[in-house]
Order: sequence, then C-alpha cells, then structure tokens
Amino acid sequence: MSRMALGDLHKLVWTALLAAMIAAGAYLIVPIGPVPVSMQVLFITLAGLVLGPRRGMACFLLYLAVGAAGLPVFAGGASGVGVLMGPTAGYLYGFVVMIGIVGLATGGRSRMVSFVRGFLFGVLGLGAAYLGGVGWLMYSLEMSLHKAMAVGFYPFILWDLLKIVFATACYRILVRYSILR
Ligand SMILES: O=C(O)CCCC[C@@H]1SC[C@@H]2NC(=O)N[C@@H]21
Repeated sequence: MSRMALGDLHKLVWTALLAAMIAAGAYLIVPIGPVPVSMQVLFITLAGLVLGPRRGMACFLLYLAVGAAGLPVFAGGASGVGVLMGPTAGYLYGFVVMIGIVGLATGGRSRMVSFVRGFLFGVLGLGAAYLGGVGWLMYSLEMSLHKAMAVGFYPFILWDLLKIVFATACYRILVRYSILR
C-alpha cells in the first residue's frame, strides 16, 4: 500500500474512532435538568485537535446525520430528528463550529502544539458551543438569558474547562508517542 493510501486509512480509522468516542461520551449522562452533564466536550475537543477543521466538521456532521437517522448517539442514548429541534439542539449545532475552531489549532497535521494553544482554541470553540446552546434554550423554551444561563451554562462551565485541559493533554501524549501516525 502506498504511503499516501496508508495515511488516508489511518485518518479514516481515527475519524471513526473519534465519532464512536463522542457517541460514548454522549451516552453516559447525569440528568440534572433540561441539559444533562455529558462527556461530549472532552471528545469533541480531542476530535478537533486530531482531525483538524475540515475532517472534524465532516465527522461531526455525519454524527448528526446518523443520530437523526435513528442511531442512539445523542445525550443519554437519544436519537431522531426531534433531538435536532429539542432543547439541547443548540449545543449540537454549536459543536460543529467548535470542532472547526479547535481544529485550527493543529490543522489536523498531527503536530505538537503547546498546551496553551490547545487550551485557548478549546475555550474559543466552547464559547461557540455555549452561544448555540444557551441561545437555543432561550428560543426553544422561551427562557430569559438569566434562566438559560442558570440551566445551560453555570452548572457545566468549570467541568467543561477541565475536559478541555484533559483533551489537550491526551492529544499531546498521542503526538509525543507518535500514536497519530
Ligand atoms: O443532546 C445532546 O446530545 C447534547 C447535550 C449537550 C450537553 C451540554 S454540552 C455543554 C454542557 N456540558 C455538559 O456536560 N453538558 C452540556
């Protein structure tokens, strides 16, 4: 097999693996209200860093499509088009942008990035996810900004920042030990 084809196969395997990890991270939830605690932010950050913006966004759009088609990949094992219009849909759309922003940190080139760079891009991406998530909560559940922040932002932000720290550390380990290529 040519070096190019092997590289493509490698990326394909990582794309499938990360999509499965995002689904697993969505499956285990802590239901604390209309928005559950989940591990999606951890694996979405890792997916962005590993896959880069284009492949990362394509991977997540495919994830949304299979979820809409009936595979139980959304929070708590939910599925169907209804989820893409439900209270947490804004986060799901925001994640498309988040993966794209996080992916810019590496360009998907499996290169070492500083911890600060990975973290900053993760935080910028998380901002997009929360913009979508909180904005959609206000619209779909007719909440005030104050209420939407209370159910969709404050309970999660600290833990989500920790998930970004952990994802960045994992990415750096994968690069350091040449696991990505
Ligand atoms: O329905 C879905 O699959 C999306 C769930 C979104 C949960 C959001 S993501 C940001 C915040 N952090 C969490 O742990 N949960 C919420």
